Amino acid sequence: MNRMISKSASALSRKTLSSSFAKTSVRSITTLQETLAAQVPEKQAKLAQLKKEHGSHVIGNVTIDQCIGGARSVKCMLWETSNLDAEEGIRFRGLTIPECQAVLPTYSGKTGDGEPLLESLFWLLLTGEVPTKEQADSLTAELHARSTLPAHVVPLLNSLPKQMHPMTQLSIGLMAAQTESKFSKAYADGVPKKEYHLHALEDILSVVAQLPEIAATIYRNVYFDGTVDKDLSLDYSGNFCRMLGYDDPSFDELMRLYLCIHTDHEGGNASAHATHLVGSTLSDPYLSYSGGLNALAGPLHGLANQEVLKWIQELKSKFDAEGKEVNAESITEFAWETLKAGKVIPGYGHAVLRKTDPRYTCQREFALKHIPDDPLFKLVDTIYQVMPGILKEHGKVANPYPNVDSHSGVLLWHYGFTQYQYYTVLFGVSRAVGALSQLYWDRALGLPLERPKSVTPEWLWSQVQK
Ligand SMILES: CC(=O)SCCNC(=O)CCNC(=O)[C@H](O)C(C)(C)COP(=O)(O)OP(=O)(O)OC[C@H]1O[C@@H](n2cnc3c(N)ncnc32)[C@H](O)[C@@H]1OP(=O)(O)O
Ligand SMILES: O=C([O-])CC(=O)C(=O)O
Repeated sequence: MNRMISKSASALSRKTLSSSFAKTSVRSITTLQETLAAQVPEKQAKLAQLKKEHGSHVIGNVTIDQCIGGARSVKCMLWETSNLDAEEGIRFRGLTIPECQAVLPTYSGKTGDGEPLLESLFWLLLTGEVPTKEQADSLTAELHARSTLPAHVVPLLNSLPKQMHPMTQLSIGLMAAQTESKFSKAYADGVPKKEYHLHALEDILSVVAQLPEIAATIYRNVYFDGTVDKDLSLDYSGNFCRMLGYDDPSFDELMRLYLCIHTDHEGGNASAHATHLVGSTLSDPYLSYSGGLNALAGPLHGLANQEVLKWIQELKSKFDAEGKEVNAESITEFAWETLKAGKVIPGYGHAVLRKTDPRYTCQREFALKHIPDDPLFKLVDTIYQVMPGILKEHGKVANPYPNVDSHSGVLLWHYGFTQYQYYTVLFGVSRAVGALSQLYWDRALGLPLERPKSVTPEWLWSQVQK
């Protein structure tokens, strides 16, 4: 990996970035800002060349099915940070999840020993380069330095009704922090377009830095006494766990895995796409990612992780009440009841994937390593044994296999994190890292306002009657 940067790029980043960390740190490593500044000119030139020389090259056709059916497989969005293969699953900057686990810096500092640091994946997504442990640690320090919330945010969160869904609260909390946006101020001050990405990066780092305290405040307010205790001697995930009220090294590791695997899933998923769309209007990263959070809060997307736990609890209480054992047979019975009622089996199916989600598989491996005898894990495993067969028999579902949401709640539950209405908030903290890494490149590459063409039903009919 190329960790070298040009002198002029380094000088540019030193001159333009206002980050307190970038100004004060001991300059023995190449910082995130310097790494990015070195990459931008070449990437801009490459994209301009692609447009100039091959702009009219056709990369696909669109059918009426795709036009009506949510644009499945329509290739119409540029995405730097990750790519999804229907069979293999996600690659973050070309690396599969096991490859990330093998090469990214961990908390212990010994690569491969434990789960990757979220900061190391953030660095990878932004730059396409595997950071050193020192670089990952420098990002930890930078995020901690930016984590202080504007004074009005916590009082606002404290004033929200406890019964308001935690995702609604998260979106409100992030929107409220937007008062500090450097991007919107720079735009209002009239900075030139070629500098947008520098100000976007300021906001992106601050949004990622501030989300854990917003999220933890919501958790502690809704379910406990509202107290949030930080530990800035830890990494991003460890500190987040302390703020949530958990102090268990095994839970810290789970959170590192959780936060890494939920970051990015190429561009077309609803939360990433919403962030990209809102950002294309030059709304700042706070507003853009609030849009992403609102998309994540839907039950066909991120909210499915709470729905999975709800489904399992309903299944258990039904069979406990009937004095029946929860086993493959009773799970099958309950699954058919769900399907016959016209409802979806949460945690199964996917718009792109056609095999078991590797994010499901790595969580299963975590469970086998850390909590093999957990009864709920065993139940989820039994569901995994029977559900693909049921969904194949049902006949409608394009992908009968589990997705990421099918496994995440069970792991949290094991550690006493049973408030499943909150689960999507954890997803929301993680997804910021992927969606906003891409937003940096959207602005660095000068991508335009997103505005596809819609058509009327009459126009579609006119096409087939020609
Ligand atoms: C992080 C994430 O967002 S991962 C996804 C999380 N969401 C869930 O787990 C919710 C359950 N799953 C689903 O609803 C779907 O599989 C989705 C939304 C994820 C993908 O939707 P699509 O791409 O439209 O799926 P697909 O092409 O297989 O849909 C065909 C039919 O099967 C149905 N179907 C798909 N998955 C399921 C499921 N898990 N249970 C029951 N029916 C399903 C669809 O509702 C659709 O029915 P319709 O023709 O009556 O409208
Ligand atoms: O890719 C999708 O459409 C949904 C998904 O799994 C994600 O966003 O993580």
